[in-house]
Amino acid sequence: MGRPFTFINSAMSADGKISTKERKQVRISGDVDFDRMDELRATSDAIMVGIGTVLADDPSLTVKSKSRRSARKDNGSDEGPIRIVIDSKARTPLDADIFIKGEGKRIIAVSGSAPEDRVKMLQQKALVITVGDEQVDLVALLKELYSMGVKRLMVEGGATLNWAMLSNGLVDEIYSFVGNLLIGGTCAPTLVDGSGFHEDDILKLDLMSMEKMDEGVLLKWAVLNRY
Ligand SMILES: NC(=O)C1=CN([C@@H]2O[C@H](COP(=O)(O)OP(=O)(O)OC[C@H]3O[C@@H](n4cnc5c(N)ncnc54)[C@H](O)[C@@H]3O)[C@@H](O)[C@H]2O)C=CC1
Ligand SMILES: Nc1nc(O)c(N)c(N[C@@H]2O[C@H](COP(=O)(O)O)[C@@H](O)[C@H]2O)n1
Repeated sequence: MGRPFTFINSAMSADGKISTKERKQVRISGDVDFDRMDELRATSDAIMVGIGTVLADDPSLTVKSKSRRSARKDNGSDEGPIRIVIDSKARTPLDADIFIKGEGKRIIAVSGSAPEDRVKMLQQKALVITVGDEQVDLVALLKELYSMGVKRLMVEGGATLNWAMLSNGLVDEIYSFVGNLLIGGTCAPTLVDGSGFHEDDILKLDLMSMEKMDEGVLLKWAVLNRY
């Protein structure tokens, strides 16, 4: 069984940070990049984020452009892609913006370690998929998503989910906007955190394109050693 074509889209500072040490969201890119991100959302079957991002940023993950939402509907799809949260312990707040804003399907992926009462609450708001014992099993989840019709998956972070997806060989491409600011801080999240690769396992990338955009640059990379 296959998995979706999967890409990470992210914005980082010139020193590789995706938010501050307090995990406060920073406007790293500008309007052109946000519009590009909106187009990526509109042309994806699903968008995935980690629970850390939901708790820190409370993103809605909606398609902002009305004409893009209409175009999706004209093609027989929901106005926005499926919104997926990777949430081992079922901590997604019931009043999170992904539930309140926009239309369309929501999936909360939890593990067997999620408290039953929280799972029941989330089932009122979303399809809850249980995969993995302690943590969400991303390999199994992507197979399941593929069998549900998700062929193109956009991953919007954060740092820990990016690591987990990359280290499991589940990412095909990375689109990284590099902005004209320095955030600094040993503890500020970077594009890829997690436990890090050993020297022999370091991932190799192929530069597909680079483009000056807003006050920064958009880099598009293909991941070479993926599965
Ligand atoms: N500049 C940008 O483009 C973006 C920045 N961010 C920033 O990233 C930060 C959040 O990143 P993180 O704290 O790293 O959280 P995250 O969003 O990567 O979520 C990680 C959490 O997901 C859960 N999880 C469940 N199963 C997992 C698995 N198999 N592997 C890994 N994690 C699993 C764990 O609870 C883990 O702590 C925030 O500060 C946010 O502002 C987030 C998205 C985009
Ligand atoms: N692409 C991008 N550029 C920036 O400058 C950013 N600060 C972010 N942050 C992420 O964008 C998401 C916003 O989602 P909604 O507008 O609420 O739908 C959120 O996940 C931020 O972490 N991205």
